[in-house]
Amino acid sequence: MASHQLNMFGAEPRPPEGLDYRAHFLSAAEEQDLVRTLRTLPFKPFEFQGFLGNRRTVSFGWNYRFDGSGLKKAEEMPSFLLALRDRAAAFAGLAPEALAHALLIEYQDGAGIGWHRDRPVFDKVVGISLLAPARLRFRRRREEKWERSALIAEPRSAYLIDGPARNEWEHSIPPMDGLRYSITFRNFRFGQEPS
Ligand SMILES: O=C(O)CCC(=O)C(=O)O
Ligand SMILES: [Fe+2]
Repeated sequence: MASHQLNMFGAEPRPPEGLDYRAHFLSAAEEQDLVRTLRTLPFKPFEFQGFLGNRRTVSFGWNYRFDGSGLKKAEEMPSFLLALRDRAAAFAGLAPEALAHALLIEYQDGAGIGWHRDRPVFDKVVGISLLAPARLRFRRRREEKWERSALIAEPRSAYLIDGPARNEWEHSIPPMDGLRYSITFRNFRFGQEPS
């Protein structure tokens, strides 16, 4: 692929400002250990205003509910996520405790996520990918047209969505080819920390 189409992020044609990417964020052994633990978690079908999203989730720290009730305290961050959170925080330039919310998602073969921006109470998003690769698509409105970009979130990689990538661009994942898990950590926007 020509260099102007695929840059060092694996994004084309040009990554949104504020998007960062690290391949090999996890070792293969760490991925296996995490997957083994993830398989034991009580994933629940994701429900958005009565619409079942064809993916399953578990939250820790805080849980954002799309039934209108918003943020609710969730189970504490489990110990198996703490070392990972430390590294996610270093990647995002945050203190580990700032990443108070973890959302774990299981995408079965054929599951995806529609176009959205993450809830505005949250600030930065660090996403860690396990098993099947995902195409993380980005778009933003530019006058009459959509400006588009995409990133292949390889297994064991991490991405950071911050700045314009977070606030101006929407993202989505088309139906997956194979099972994937993602572990996303978020901090709260300044002044939006729940008490
Ligand atoms: O699975 C992912 O990497 C993305 C998840 C996502 O965009 C979200 O939960 O808001
Ligand atoms: Fe998102």
